[in-house]
Amino acid sequence: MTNNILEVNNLSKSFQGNRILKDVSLTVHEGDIYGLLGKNGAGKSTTMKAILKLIKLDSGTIKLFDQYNIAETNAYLSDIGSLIEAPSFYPNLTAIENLKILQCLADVPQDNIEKVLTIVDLQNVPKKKLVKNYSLGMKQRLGIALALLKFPKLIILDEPTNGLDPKGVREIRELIALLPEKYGTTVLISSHILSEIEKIANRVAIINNGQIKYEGSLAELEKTSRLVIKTDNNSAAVRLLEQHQYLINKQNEDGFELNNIDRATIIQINQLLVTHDIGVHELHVVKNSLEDMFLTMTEGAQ
Ligand SMILES: Nc1ncnc2c1ncn2[C@@H]1O[C@H](COP(=O)(O)OP(=O)(O)OP(=O)(O)O)[C@@H](O)[C@H]1O
Repeated sequence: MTNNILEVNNLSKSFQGNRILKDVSLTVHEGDIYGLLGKNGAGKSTTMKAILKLIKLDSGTIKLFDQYNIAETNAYLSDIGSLIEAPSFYPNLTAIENLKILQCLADVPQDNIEKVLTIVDLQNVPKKKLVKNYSLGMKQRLGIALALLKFPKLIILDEPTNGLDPKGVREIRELIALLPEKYGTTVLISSHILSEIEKIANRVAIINNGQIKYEGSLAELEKTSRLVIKTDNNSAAVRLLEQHQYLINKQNEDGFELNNIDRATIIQINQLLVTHDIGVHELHVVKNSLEDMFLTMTEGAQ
């Protein structure tokens, strides 16, 4: 049986009368690298903050580790590590001093400091170097080290590669990819960049304008296709198909598209158009790429 690490059900949140989250539901399983994908302003950070009780919900429930309803307890927080928006440190202290503060507060073994510095590949940085003199990539890695210090069951990373150069992005990605298998940590990671999530996540949710548009594996998402049709009278063709209850997904001057149409239906559509004297000069099926799907689901977002 799959254990649920996180269950978010029908979460809603408004700020100053604006509904920012609209019935958001998602389920993260043990061992997942779960990608929360959406454009800037879609509601990713707000969802993560709600899980960490950094904001109050209007409605909805959040359950952690198959056990805790967050409205009733804070006990689950000690099993979560997080990096939300930018990491926060004491800039005039060293990495070890920063980690030491959290190590004392969280009451975890001192050994963990060296372990997490090694995991994020900061073990060879001069011990006296102050964090304010770290590069952005080093700061992000230190932020992950802080989030990992307790070796939590769940780590929540909000856009952890933001602002990094390609090498830095890759390093962080490779580091995150190891977490479930090597350290038993389930990962919830957000990004607005599909290609970053695509390379590591086994499950994703796509959020747009505060609503979940898709939840599942990327492989499932990729199985979808669309039928592209071009005729000598597209507006008449669309009218005709709509009269016959076909759902037109997209339309422009050149032609129109329908989603996920099987072979038998393609034949029926073709016959219908031809018997109504509409000349079909192009009809083909296009397999959707992940990027197509992501863009379709996030079109019109702020
Ligand atoms: N405390 C707040 N008060 C008012 N509006 C807020 C507050 N926090 C977030 N918002 C608004 O909620 C919306 C969602 O913000 P959120 O930070 O969750 O988006 P996001 O998907 O994480 O995007 P980004 O990557 O840009 O942070 C935005 O329109 C933002 O302006």
